[in-house]
Amino acid sequence: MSEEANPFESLQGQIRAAGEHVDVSEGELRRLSRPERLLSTNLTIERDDGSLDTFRAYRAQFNGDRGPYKGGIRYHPGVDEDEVKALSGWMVYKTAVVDIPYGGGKGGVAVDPRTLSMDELERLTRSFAKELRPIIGEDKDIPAPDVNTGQREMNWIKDTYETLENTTATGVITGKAIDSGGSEGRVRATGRSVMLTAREAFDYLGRRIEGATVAVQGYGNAGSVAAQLLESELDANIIAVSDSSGAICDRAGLDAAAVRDHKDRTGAVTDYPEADEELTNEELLSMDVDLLIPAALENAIDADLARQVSADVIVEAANGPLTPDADDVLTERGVHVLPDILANAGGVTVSYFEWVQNRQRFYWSEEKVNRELKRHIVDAFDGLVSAFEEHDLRNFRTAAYVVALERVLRAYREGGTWP
Ligand SMILES: NC(=O)C1=CN([C@@H]2O[C@H](COP(=O)(O)OP(=O)(O)OC[C@H]3O[C@@H](n4cnc5c(N)ncnc54)[C@H](O)[C@@H]3O)[C@@H](O)[C@H]2O)C=CC1
Ligand SMILES: O=C(O)CCC(=O)C(=O)O
Repeated sequence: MSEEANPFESLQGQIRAAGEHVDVSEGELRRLSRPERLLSTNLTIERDDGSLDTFRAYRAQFNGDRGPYKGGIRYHPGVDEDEVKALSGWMVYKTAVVDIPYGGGKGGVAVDPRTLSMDELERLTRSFAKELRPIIGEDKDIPAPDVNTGQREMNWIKDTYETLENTTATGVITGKAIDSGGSEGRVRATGRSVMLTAREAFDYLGRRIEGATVAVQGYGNAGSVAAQLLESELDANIIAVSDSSGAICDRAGLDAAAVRDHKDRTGAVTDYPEADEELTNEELLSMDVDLLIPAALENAIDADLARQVSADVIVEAANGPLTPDADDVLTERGVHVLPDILANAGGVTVSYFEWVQNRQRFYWSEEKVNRELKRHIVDAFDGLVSAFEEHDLRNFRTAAYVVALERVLRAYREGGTWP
């Protein structure tokens, strides 16, 4: 394995690559390649046995030219400053590529939540919310779920914020439970945009998605919903899936929903009784499939592994799953990569719908949410393809960044000296 790529440097390289095709000054590029603000703090909580424990926590506010900072909160032992900075920057370009009126932010706590009881997790989350309170708000910075966080954590943060502010502020956070101001369709939105991106990409490339073989690395919120929707709505054939416990495979096709039920029951996809064989995650990533969906964490595929990838198309459900070297190898090998900032943008797009509903106190049906989501993703895909063809770009990632960078730059320039 090559040395682990630094995700913040990966982001900066992606912005620079787009900058070569956009009318942007060196100063502007520098400004748009680093966060405006970083909260770096420690959270001390009482464990159930009465002892104290301290955890590192961060919130990066990368850029707010197009609106309030927006992005999830991650609980994972690997969270560090550079990861949060990268994830917050990817949010800027993601919200721009799907054209929703936000900037980008991201937060995280360096913790393995499986080692905490529910009471400890609640104390940790409320402690983080107290640290976040001065810098978040309905029009300032709006957090949301990411890896290992969901409706429960979002509701704790909302409750802490509203208590301290002595007000109601439903739109201070998204990804909430439905009866607390959450939106229909949010839980499945990230997987839905992955499915829609795959459908648009296969159509553009003149390939059939019906019956296409699919492997999914990471079977959490993003990966398992993408698999289920690809199967139920597009008749794709999910033949392998994995999580941190390992991978399972059935070349005749797995039942994506049944595998999810098995994981909910047992905590892992492995030992699924209907699977033909068990594989390693590395073996899954190099399987000969029509579509590969990395849906776990950054740097899942490095240059060495990229040389072994046998998929024709990769749709990135995770943020930053390819190292920059892997991206180069795959581009040279003609593997079509649909970038994270488009493919997983369904989550933040429906978060935007949730926030709009909260502000209007008028709630939409799931059908309307899914219809609007589809429109945003299809329009964004079309915009990406136009940039790809117009600038004769080397891959879809650079096209997505060109579209996004141009939008962010326009907002920045309109806020100061008019061009
Ligand atoms: N939840 C959301 O709305 C959004 C999530 N994302 C991105 O999608 C990715 C996954 O997030 P979620 O599904 O929300 O997290 P999750 O916590 O629901 O699921 C993560 C899954 O990845 C698996 N995993 C972890 N390390 C692995 C490894 N080395 N190999 C294979 N599997 C591994 C875990 O076992 C778990 O099944 C992350 O990159 C996240 O930033 C992006 C946009 C929105
Ligand atoms: O829903 C949101 O606001 C952000 C989701 C997120 O963190 C992401 O897209 O990576």
